[in-house]
Amino acid sequence: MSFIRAASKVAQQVLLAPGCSCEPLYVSARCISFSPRQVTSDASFHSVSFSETDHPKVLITGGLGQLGVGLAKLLRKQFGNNNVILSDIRKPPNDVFHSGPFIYSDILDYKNLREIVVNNRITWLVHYSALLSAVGEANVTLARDVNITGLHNILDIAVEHGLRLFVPSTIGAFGPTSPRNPTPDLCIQRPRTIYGVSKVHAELMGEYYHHRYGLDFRCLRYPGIISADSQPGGGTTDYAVQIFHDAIKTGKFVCNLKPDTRLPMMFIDDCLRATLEVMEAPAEMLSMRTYNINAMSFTPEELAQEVQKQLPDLEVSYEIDPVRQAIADSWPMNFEDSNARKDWGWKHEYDLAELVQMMLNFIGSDSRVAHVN
Ligand SMILES: NC(=O)C1=CN([C@@H]2O[C@H](COP(=O)(O)OP(=O)(O)OC[C@H]3O[C@@H](n4cnc5c(N)ncnc54)[C@H](O)[C@@H]3O)[C@@H](O)[C@H]2O)C=CC1
Ligand SMILES: CC(=O)[C@H](N)C(=O)O
Repeated sequence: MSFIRAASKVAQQVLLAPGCSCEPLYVSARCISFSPRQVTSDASFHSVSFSETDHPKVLITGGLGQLGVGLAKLLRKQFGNNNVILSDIRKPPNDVFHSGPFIYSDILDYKNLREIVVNNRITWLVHYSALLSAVGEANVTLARDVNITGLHNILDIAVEHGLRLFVPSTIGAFGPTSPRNPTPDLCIQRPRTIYGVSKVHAELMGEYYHHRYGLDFRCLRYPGIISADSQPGGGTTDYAVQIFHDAIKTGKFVCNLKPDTRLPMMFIDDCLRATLEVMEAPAEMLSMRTYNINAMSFTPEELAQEVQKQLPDLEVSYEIDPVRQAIADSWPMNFEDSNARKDWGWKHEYDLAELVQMMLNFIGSDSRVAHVN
């Protein structure tokens, strides 16, 4: 009998044994050493184990989007420059390329992923590659490939090599039949976008691999993220970034959502800190593997009024994009994140007024520098 078949038999016996239905249904990949992809080598035997005091070696996929570069900066400060590798399928700008390790990685190429993980002795994987909500609706097939097939590669690699895996989910993992004000961690999830469907799939697959193979899967459902020095990649919440750039550059902003569309939002520094905190949290503090996190909720009208306190001449008009509006109308209005606060001490720092101040300071000083040059 082959090793894998023997191992599967052991697993079946463990799973089917009477009295074994107690939570969690945990079958360690290291103990039984078969992987979902059933690679010819027993790869999980060879995974490098690090002592608690060692820094993790981190790979970030899809790292050139809105969030990856900022996360790399934060993690490099914590773990050292060479311990955090950014990867993407796009060419990095000069400053990113020269700021630390960058590598080409297409998450649809399983062998390439495995080579990177092995050659660089990766221990933590932050999986940021995705097509976001609006872009996903414009290209469902590609979104399905990247967000679902790509995720399968990531999960299998993570199990095979004993990695700690972070996959972000989103407010978009909820739908019109979810309670929307507020939306708790556990409730009905029937999203109406390929993005949302793929993220529910990611949550469930990650949790399943955790229980089935012992994968150290960690997931936060992010609200819309607002950043000053990186551009959003085609989502429904993008308006809340664009308003700052347009307010400073032209003094006029055309919003593609209705003025009273309320959505949960967060400043990027809070989002990245939450990601580091949940990755560092001792496993025993995590009563769940997928958590909502929140900071604030506002409408375009409320955001515009807050910006107008600093830039009173800003003119805001509305030209509704029906695709984005329909998506926003199906998403949470307020996000309930008490489990994250209770379990691992999540606490946001930025509210609406502070967010607006930070954004205007950063983009304003940036555009003044551009004018001088
Ligand atoms: N930015 C936000 O407001 C929120 C983001 N998230 C999640 O956080 C993660 C990161 O988000 P963003 O940085 O905003 O996304 P983004 O759209 O700005 O960047 C995604 C990156 O994935 C890369 N990518 C696409 N196909 C790929 C492939 N085949 N292989 C490798 N990389 C590929 C793209 O080149 C891009 O750089 C995503 O999973 C997203 O769903 C969740 C909620 C809110
Ligand atoms: C909230 C998200 O997941 C993203 N910003 C989007 O709008 O698609």
